[in-house]
Amino acid sequence: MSRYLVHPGSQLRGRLPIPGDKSISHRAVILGALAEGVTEVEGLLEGADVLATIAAFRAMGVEMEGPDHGRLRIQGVGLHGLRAPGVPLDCGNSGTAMRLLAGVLAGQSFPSTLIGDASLQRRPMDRVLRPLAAMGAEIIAQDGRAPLRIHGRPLRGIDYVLPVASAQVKSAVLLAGLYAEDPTCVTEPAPTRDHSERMLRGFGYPIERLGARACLRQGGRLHGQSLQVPGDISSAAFFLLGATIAPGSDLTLTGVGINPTRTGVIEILTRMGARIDLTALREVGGEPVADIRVRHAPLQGMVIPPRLVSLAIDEFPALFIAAACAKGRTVITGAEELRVKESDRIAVMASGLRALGVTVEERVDGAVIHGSLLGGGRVESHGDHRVAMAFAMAALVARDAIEILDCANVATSFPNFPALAQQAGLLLAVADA
Ligand SMILES: O=C(O)C1=C[C@@H](OP(=O)(O)O)[C@@H](O)[C@H](O)C1
Ligand SMILES: C=C(OP(=O)(O)O)C(=O)O
Repeated sequence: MSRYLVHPGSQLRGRLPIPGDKSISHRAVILGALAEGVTEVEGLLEGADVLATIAAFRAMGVEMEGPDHGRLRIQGVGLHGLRAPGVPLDCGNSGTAMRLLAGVLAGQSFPSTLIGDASLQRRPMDRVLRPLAAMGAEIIAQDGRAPLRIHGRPLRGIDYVLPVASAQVKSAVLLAGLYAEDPTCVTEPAPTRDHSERMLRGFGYPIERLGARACLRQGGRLHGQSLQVPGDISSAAFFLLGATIAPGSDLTLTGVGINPTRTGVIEILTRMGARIDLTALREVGGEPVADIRVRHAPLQGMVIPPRLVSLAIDEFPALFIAAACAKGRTVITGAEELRVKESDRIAVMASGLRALGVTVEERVDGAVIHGSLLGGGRVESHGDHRVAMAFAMAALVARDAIEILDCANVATSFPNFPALAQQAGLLLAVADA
C-alpha cells in the first residue's frame, strides 16, 4: 500500500522511453503460447497484469524464458497443446487477462478456474460469458462475476454484435473462435483497439476485417514470431498531460504506439490546445509508432465528442485532470464504461478533484468539469493505477503538495512510473503507507 507525495512547481523535460504496451504484451504472450515454434518478444511490459498472463500459461505447461529487460522467449505449444492447470489461474487486477483467457479456455478439453483480486471480482464478466455461452461454453460464475469456473468443451461459431464497445469482449470471442466449428464473427458498435486482429494476422492466422466486422474460422495455425512491442500510449498519456499543464515543459516520449484505435487522447488534448508533435513515424511489430514531443500550452475546455471515447478509454483519468486545468468547462458523455474499470473512474476522479477544490458535476455516463486552480491535499486512488498517475501529474500545477493513497497498483501497468516521472522532473516521493 504505497502512497505518493508530489510537490508542485516543477516542469517536465528531456527524452523518455515509454515502456511496452500492456494490451499488446498480453496478446503477444497468448498468441506466442498458442503458436507453433518459438516466439521472441522484445519490449514486453513487465507489469503485474502481463506477469499474471505469463504465469497462467506457465501453469498450463508453456515454457518461457524471461521476462528479462522486456525480452520473453516463448516455446509455443500450438493451439491444442495446453495442459490442464493444477491450480486456479490468478489474473490479479487485470480485466484483459481474465476476459481474453476466458475466450481461450472455453474451448479447451480441460476444466480451469480464473480468479482475481478484489477489484477484478467486482467487474462484470457477463459480457464475455454471454457470447461464450451462445458458442456452447460452460462457465459458472456468481452474478456474472469472478471466480469463473470453466468446463472446456467443443464450441460452435457465432455472429456476434457487441452490445458495448469492448476490445476485451471482441478479443475473447475471436480467441474462442479459434476453437469453434463454424466461422466466428464479431461486429463492434464503435471502433476499439484492434491489436488482436493485427497480431493474429502477424502470426499468420487468416482473419477478415470488413468495416466494423471481424471474422475468422477454425483450422488455421499460428506461427511463432519475433516481435517488438511498441511503447504504451496509455502510459505516455500521463506525460502528455504533465508536460502540457506545467509551464516550461518540453518532453519527448520515444517509441510510442500510435495505432489509430488508441490515439483519442492526442486528438482530444490537441483540440483543447495542447502542443503535441509526432516525429520519426515508423512501423514496429505491425503497429504504427512515433516519438511524441509535447510542450506546455494553455488548455481550453471542450465538449468531448462521444465517438472519441472508445479511442481514449483508458486516458480519461488523465483527461479529467486536463479538464480541471483548462479554461472553462469540459463535458464528458457516453463514457459509462469508465464505471466498470479497476475503479468507478467517474466517481473516483470526481471525488479526487473535489478534494482539490474543483467543481465537478457527475453524470451517469460522464461528468462536467469546471476548470479552476487546483489546491493541494489528499486523494484516494482506490487502488486504481491510472487514477494514481493522473493525480501525480495534477500536482505539477497545484497550490500545495498532493498526497495520493494506495498507489501500489501502478505496478500493474507502469512499474517504473515513479522513476521516469522523477527523471523528467516531477517532484514525486514514494512512501510505504
Ligand atoms: O483489450 C484490451 O487490451 C483493453 C481493452 C479496454 O477494455 P474494454 O474492452 O473493457 O473496453 C481497456 O480499457 C483495457 O485497458 C485494455
Ligand atoms: C482498464 C484497464 O485494464 P484492464 O481492463 O485490463 O484491467 C486499464 O489498464 O486501464
